[in-house]
Amino acid sequence: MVPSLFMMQRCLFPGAIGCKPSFILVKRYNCSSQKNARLQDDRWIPTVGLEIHAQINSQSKLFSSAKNQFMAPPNSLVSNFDASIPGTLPVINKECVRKAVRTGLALNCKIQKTSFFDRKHYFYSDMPQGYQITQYKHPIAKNGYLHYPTADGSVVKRVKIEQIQLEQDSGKSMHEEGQVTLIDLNRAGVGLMEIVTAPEVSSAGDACAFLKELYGILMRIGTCDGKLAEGQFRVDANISIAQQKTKLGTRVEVKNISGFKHIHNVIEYEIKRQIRIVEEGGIVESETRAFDYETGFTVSMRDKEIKQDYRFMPEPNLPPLHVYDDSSVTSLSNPSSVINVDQERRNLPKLPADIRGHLIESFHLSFVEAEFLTNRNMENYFIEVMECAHNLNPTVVWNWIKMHVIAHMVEYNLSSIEECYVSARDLAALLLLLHNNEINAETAHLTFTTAIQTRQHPDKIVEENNWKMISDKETVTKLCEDAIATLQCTDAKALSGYDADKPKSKASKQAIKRVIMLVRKNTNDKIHTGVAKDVTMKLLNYKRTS
Ligand SMILES: Nc1ncnc2c1ncn2[C@@H]1O[C@H](COP(=O)(O)OP(=O)(O)OP(=O)(O)O)[C@@H](O)[C@H]1O
Ligand SMILES: [Mg+2]
Ligand SMILES: [Mg+2]
Repeated sequence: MVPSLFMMQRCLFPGAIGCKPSFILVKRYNCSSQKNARLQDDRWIPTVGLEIHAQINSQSKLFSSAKNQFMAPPNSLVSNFDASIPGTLPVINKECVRKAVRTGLALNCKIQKTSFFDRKHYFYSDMPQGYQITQYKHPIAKNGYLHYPTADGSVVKRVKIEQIQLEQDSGKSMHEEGQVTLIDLNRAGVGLMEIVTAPEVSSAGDACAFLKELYGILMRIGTCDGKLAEGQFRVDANISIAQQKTKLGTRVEVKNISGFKHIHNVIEYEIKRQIRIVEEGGIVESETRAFDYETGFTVSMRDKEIKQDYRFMPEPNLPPLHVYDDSSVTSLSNPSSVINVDQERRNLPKLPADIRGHLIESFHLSFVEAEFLTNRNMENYFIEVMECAHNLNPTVVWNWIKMHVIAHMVEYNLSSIEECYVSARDLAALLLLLHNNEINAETAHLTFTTAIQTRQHPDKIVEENNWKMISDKETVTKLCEDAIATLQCTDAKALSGYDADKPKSKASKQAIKRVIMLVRKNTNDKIHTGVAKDVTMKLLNYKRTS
């Protein structure tokens, strides 16, 4: 049985000997200093390679039936295997394999028909086995690539994906003040995909653009929930600088960064730190560093002298992992019990790049607009609005989604557009009323909030509240003509300042305002002021020039 919370003296596990809080400050280079501004950054070519640990959103862990769930009471989701109780054996979770295959296919990888598991030894108190089961030399997916747009969408770049390996997550250690470390093994053994890129990215901005595209893909294909605060998408950034493109510099690895902004800051910081070292005559040492979220610096984690030896060895308790394809699956007695890569390929949804492309091409949205909808899974809602009301301006629809629909979802704590209280069909009806000048922007907003509260159709809301405005050109013209005639009789000065050559002058605006005010009064405020303004201007122009 696993105690509810392990409490141990730090010397109990070999790896925990002297178990220093992980950050040891060696030497800090303050990159925000004035001196830094004089560094000749353009003489150095930075290179970044990324290792992404994406937690697989499976129901249970990679090799045990313990539940995969965040925020459960400490050590309440720990099987005997997760706690490394002797005699327990790993059993591969098919769902994790399927999700790794899906990820590999979405990243254009070659899926390996047979892959193997290895033991990677290192000692830390939140990893009770003393090793991690991972895929070292023969991972499940290899040699892929990802095209990603730069932040403004102006350029599409490509990064090679070296491999995707299945591996176990570790537990969590909480270093309390004093002599104890608290261990929670709920996360121990949860399935991870480690996605490793080639060292091909050349800036912090591109690294983040790549990571955002990757993140969007994982969300879309449903293999990772991507909750950053829960550590479901963690990045190790490898950074080096060199003077020639063809020659890589010494790699420094910054471990375990969460959050795109932090990743950006780490890479920028590290590039500057390395440039400073070499420009001051030093050499960059190959080392593992950590990001200090409080100071914004990276700090050395391990002794540089000792190169970590993981003593990899094949995992003896797991057989080779086989996946199949259409041709090989037919020879099996129970084909539904295995993963068929071709089937997974057919089941892949449209990926973000295709969706953005469709929105840009079919509706002439900008990259930023298309990206906004795609990242929020809102493209179908947008497309349905446009299909219900073809003559709407796509950018107006986009703006309404961005301003009003999103605000409503935030207010009601809705996590997906499917839960939105105003359907795409209803939003289209509402925007048509606005487009046809039957209501103005203010009434449209009021109708939208009423639709949320009452779940009624916008047409009905407008009808029942008598909110329709007079916008029919002929009627508006008649009303404006009457108002102009009245003003000319009762207050001759009211319109005398109007200048057809300067319709935007203060005096012209004042004259238009007087007409509109009178029409509003005569119609009990039912006039569409936008239409009335246009008509009044035309009438006054005509009167002055005729
Ligand atoms: N000179 C370099 N500059 C920048 N990045 C590099 C350089 N050399 C290698 N890399 C990157 O370092 C990463 C190496 O990851 P990999 O998982 O293969 O090994 P590792 O970091 O030794 O293993 P671990 O998983 O234990 O951290 C890759 O993303 C690769 O692109
Ligand atoms: Mg790695
Ligand atoms: Mg690494």
